[in-house]
Amino acid sequence: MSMLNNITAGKPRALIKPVMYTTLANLAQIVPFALLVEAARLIFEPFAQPSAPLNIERLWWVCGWMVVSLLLLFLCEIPAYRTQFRGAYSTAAEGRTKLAEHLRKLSLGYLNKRDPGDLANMMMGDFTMVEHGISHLVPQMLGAIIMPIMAIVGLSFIDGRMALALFAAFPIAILLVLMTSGLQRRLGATHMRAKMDAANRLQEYLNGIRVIKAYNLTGERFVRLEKSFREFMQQSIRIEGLLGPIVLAAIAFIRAGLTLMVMVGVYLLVAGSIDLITFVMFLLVGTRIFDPLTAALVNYAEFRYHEQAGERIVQLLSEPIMTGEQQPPSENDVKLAGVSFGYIEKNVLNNVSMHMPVGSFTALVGPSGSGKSTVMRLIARFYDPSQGTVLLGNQPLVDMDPEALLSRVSMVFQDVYLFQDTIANNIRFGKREATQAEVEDAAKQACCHEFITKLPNGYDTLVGEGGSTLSGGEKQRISIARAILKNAPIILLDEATASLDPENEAQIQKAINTLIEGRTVIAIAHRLKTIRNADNIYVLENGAVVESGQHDELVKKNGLYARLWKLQQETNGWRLSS
Ligand SMILES: Nc1ncnc2c1ncn2[C@@H]1O[C@H](COP(=O)(O)OP(=O)(O)OP(=O)(O)O)[C@@H](O)[C@H]1O
Repeated sequence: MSMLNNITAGKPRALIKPVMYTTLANLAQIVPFALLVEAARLIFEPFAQPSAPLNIERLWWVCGWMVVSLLLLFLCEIPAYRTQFRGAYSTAAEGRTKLAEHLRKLSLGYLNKRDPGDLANMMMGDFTMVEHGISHLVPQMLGAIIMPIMAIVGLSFIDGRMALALFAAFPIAILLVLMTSGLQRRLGATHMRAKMDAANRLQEYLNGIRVIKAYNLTGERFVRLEKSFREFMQQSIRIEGLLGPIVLAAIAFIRAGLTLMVMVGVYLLVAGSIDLITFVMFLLVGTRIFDPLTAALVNYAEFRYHEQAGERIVQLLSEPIMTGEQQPPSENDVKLAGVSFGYIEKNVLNNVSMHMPVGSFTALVGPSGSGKSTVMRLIARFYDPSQGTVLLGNQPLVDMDPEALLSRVSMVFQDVYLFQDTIANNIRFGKREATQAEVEDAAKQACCHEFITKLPNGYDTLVGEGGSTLSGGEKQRISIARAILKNAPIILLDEATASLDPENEAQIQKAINTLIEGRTVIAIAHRLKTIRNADNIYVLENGAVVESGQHDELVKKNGLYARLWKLQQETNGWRLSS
């Protein structure tokens, strides 16, 4: 059962219709075959008993029924074919959507541990294997099993000794395949890993191609890629090289059964224990069932391999998603109460407590790696803290529906991602149903209307993947327009560290000022002059809050903030005088 669950990526019910119709089609296949055997019997009868004339009339009847049965078979095969392919493609399409949704609900902590190439490959490659399993492997195996079983039953009635000889070696063939099942699984898993690794390396190579060129790493990176391709090739050869002989040995045992049957048949014929017609019938059936049996063995090995792809999907679907069903409260103040958190083992935040009241501007300041971005990620509930609580109003985020929470929050981060879509649609990610006028209004407020209208197709201009055709400042302003359109009460802002030209910087600052007006703003500040008017500043060092207060208070305290402030003043001075 678990095999069927795996091969269908957790939806074994998808097999019901294809299996039903395929069984029907396979049973229907037996009718023309039985008629063929009857025709052979009629033709050979005069040879076996010279006194009996050839029964032409009956032969014509058999031929007529053969035509009818072939028509019937065709009519049964059509729904079988349709349900196999419909079942396969709809299961994979629904499965892909389900998995994509599941991925969105998993914690970022889990996703960070997985390679994105691995996940993409699972979405496309593994589901293609599931499709193939439902559309080809299961029906073929079914067909390959039904036909021989019917033949065993039928032939046993005609002559048990001959039937026994024909199938004597068959259990050995099955045993051989089943006994090596563990090896097949291990080889399959190693092959699959090599395939994933090659896909990951390829994705890494393509994603980093600019850096590779810029730093002249072409040789080094290419070696890694080439090595993974070579490993994939070796594993492919290994799996074929080791499994091939096993399957061939099993096929040899089936063939041996056929030879044994012929030998027993000749012996019985000579002894006068069977007549010529029986012998011919066994020969006819014996050679016909050889192909489906061989196909069943080959299919089984393939089935086990494809099953592993489905199993990977089933495992990923069983990964626990971020829980919480409560809707966020009406209050929009954010609190961190004794929060500790670590991405892997080591804590990145230690017992951090903060309060960001409604409508206030709170800045997070601190050296690189002190944990500022981590605080933001916990507020957006990308992760849950290992200790302590993050609260919206007085409600812990862990009890809250993560998607409902995100509808309250707008994020403007440094690394803006734009989708391969029009500029208008990229802004519309803030509010799906926004009209063109609303989109343009948001763009005007975010100081990007002007540059957008100068583009060849204005708002309908397509943006390259990741926003590659726009400048950093332009992308940032588009992301601000998105946030303005979303109109969420809480804004998480990560100030750009990259130095922008003064005009761009002034425009971004203007856009941000529009965005944050009257909202609860939590901002990571790299340039302290931008937060002189902040309502509260939290200074972080090594994952702990070391100071908090307003700019003037903190400067007077002469602590870390004062040192950072002094340092930035000096750097600015140096810049001016240079
Ligand atoms: N996804 C991650 N997995 C593992 N460790 C991480 C991850 N993201 C951040 N860290 C680690 O957590 C620590 C805090 O990182 P964080 O990004 O919160 O610092 P930051 O103060 O925002 O730094 P910066 O100003 O340089 O952006 C760092 O030591 C960093 O290496």
